[in-house]
Amino acid sequence: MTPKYKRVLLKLSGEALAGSQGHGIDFDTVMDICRPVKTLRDMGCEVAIVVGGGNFWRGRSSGKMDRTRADHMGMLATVINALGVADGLEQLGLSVRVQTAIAMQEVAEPYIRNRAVRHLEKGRVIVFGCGTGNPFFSTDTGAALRAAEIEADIILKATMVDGVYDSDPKKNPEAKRYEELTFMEVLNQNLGVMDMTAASFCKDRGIPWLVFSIEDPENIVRAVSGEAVGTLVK
Ligand SMILES: Nc1ncnc2c1ncn2[C@@H]1O[C@H](COP(=O)(O)OP(=O)(O)OP(=O)(O)O)[C@@H](O)[C@H]1O
Ligand SMILES: O=c1ccn([C@@H]2O[C@H](COP(=O)(O)O)[C@@H](O)[C@H]2O)c(=O)[nH]1
Repeated sequence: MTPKYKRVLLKLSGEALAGSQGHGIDFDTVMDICRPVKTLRDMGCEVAIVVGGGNFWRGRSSGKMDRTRADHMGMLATVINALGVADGLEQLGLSVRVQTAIAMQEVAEPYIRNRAVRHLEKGRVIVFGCGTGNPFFSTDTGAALRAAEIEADIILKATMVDGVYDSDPKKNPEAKRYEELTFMEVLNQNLGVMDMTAASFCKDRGIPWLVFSIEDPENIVRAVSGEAVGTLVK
């Protein structure tokens, strides 16, 4: 099968890694998500992954804590997830490198753009941890930034909803799903499925997003094969 995209940035929801337990990492679920990633590699696709941290910690939900410190905790949570995903991919025989935006050399490589591109060219999957490396941002913005730097063709946002709706479908059962929309519409309607910094950045850089549900991990393969899945934002 020929992939529609040569180089993809897969943004994995942290929450998705928790499976039915709702918190932390369920390793069977991690493996379910890693298998389609191997299929992408078998199809000849170059794959970089940014993992969220919502299964452990989100700085914006930290309440009374100092926000910067809370965001540092969130970024560390994304590293736990990145290591878990890397382990799952390696168990499937893939060559994998973890790169973090905050240096922790004993654990992972530091993020070096040219090195990341080289890994991709050599067929290695890269898992990026720590998002942008800065507080007050999110892993959506981290995904947008890395996608621009490595010149990914698209960002695949594999998340807990099956696309972009005109309001949050978890709060409004009447919400209607879009098949396609523009970043301008996401921004004007303040649609919370991705953060506004990421939407604005990708609008300027011309990097499309495909937002789809990770509940069925095979959607990752469908997305790269060009099948109709989720919502395309461009
Ligand atoms: N208009 C909308 N359309 C679709 N989903 C929306 C909308 N507004 C808000 N959401 C919410 O956005 C969520 C997805 O983004 P969210 O940032 O919460 O998770 P994530 O980026 O996938 O990763 P993590 O779980 O690591 O935080 C959905 O679960 C959904 O409830
Ligand atoms: O660039 C970044 C990326 C993330 N954070 C912190 O990590 C958590 C988890 O990321 P999610 O995107 O919410 O899954 C986030 O809530 C922030 O607290 C960050 O500070 N900077």
